[in-house]
Amino acid sequence: MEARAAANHRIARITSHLQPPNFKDGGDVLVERAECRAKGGAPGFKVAILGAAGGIGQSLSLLMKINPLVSVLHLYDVVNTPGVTADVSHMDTGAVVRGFLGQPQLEGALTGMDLVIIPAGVPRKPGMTRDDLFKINAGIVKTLCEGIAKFCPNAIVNLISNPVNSTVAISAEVFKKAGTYDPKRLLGVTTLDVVRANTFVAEVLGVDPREVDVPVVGGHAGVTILPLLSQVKPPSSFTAEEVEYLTNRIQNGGTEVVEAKAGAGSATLSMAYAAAKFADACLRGLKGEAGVVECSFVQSQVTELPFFATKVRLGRGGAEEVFQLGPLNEYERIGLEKAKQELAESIQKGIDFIRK
Ligand SMILES: NC(=O)C1=CN([C@@H]2O[C@H](COP(=O)(O)OP(=O)(O)OC[C@H]3O[C@@H](n4cnc5c(N)ncnc54)[C@H](O)[C@@H]3O)[C@@H](O)[C@H]2O)C=CC1
Ligand SMILES: O=C([O-])CC(=O)C(=O)O
Repeated sequence: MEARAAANHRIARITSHLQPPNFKDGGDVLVERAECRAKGGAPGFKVAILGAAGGIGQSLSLLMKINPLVSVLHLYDVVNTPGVTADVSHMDTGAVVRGFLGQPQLEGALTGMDLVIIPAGVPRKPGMTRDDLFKINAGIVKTLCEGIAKFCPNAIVNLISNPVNSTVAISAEVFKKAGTYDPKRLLGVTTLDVVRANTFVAEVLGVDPREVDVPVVGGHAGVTILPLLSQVKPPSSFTAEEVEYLTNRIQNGGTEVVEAKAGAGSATLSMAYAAAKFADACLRGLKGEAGVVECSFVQSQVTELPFFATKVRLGRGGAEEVFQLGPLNEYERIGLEKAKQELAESIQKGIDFIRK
């Protein structure tokens, strides 16, 4: 009772100054309460979103705020986090939300986090490839990962910023340099490719997309996105025309959205959904749930490349098991060779950015 009175006193003091509570020590009171709740009830994880005020970041903040596995949600960006934080923090769900603005507040945003999700960086406009974003996004990802290495080296990292085929390699190099690299904890987010594949395949089959599971392997750009239609669940067969149509549509799903948005950015809503789905899987793994399997772009020995997306089993340590490709048909074997060629260059570009 006394603790509650003290907490209320502090909140009253802060609100009387009309300060957003999450930017002052009132946030600490709320976080303490969340931690108490977490101790007494369901376990809660601490999650940070870097780039939280962006197109993906805002919707993702909303979706993580309604995830019952999250007890504390840190929203970091270089602009506009006070508004996004005030807005999201009014939702009557369990997670306590705190906002952090700009580089000087990166330490506060990251300290103590279990999971860090990174959608920071510029999106494509029509006519651009994901690789065209490298120039700007490589530096952003480098800076943020240097912060992670310093302030929450044991956190699981979900990397969304494009080009994912290069930014994952950049992050790995930053962590290696800092001596904190654990390949199991660095995961490139390719869930949107799977989400799209499930949707498009379900349309062709005339079934509910929730009943469909399409493994998508390789990477996250053009021909490096390789849907394995021969392994679709439930087992299904496709005509050669259907395979061609589905493969092209899945590989170009991002471009389809970029063109439809006509200069206003790339996929944000479906991406936030995909990122929330993947983050939830990571949190369920962290909690110790068995059999959590998702596709992700991770350090891998499945091919000769250092990173590759396949199904991985998520556990307390992150990507605890990286699954093999399984049997491929001729069409997929040809696709795999093309994917590997482009991937090799993108990965090397990321490595060189840090080493050179
Ligand atoms: N992995 C995937 O499947 C997908 C990846 N993306 C990528 O996600 C990224 C973000 O996309 P959107 O949210 O649409 O872009 P956006 O421009 O709407 O938002 C990006 C946010 O990042 C912030 N930001 C910039 N520099 C930062 C820094 N140093 N620290 C923290 N935040 C910083 C910006 O202020 C902005 O709020 C892009 O690189 C995009 O290509 C987009 C869709 C799918
Ligand atoms: O296409 C883009 O630039 C954004 C992205 O990665 C996607 O939607 O898959």
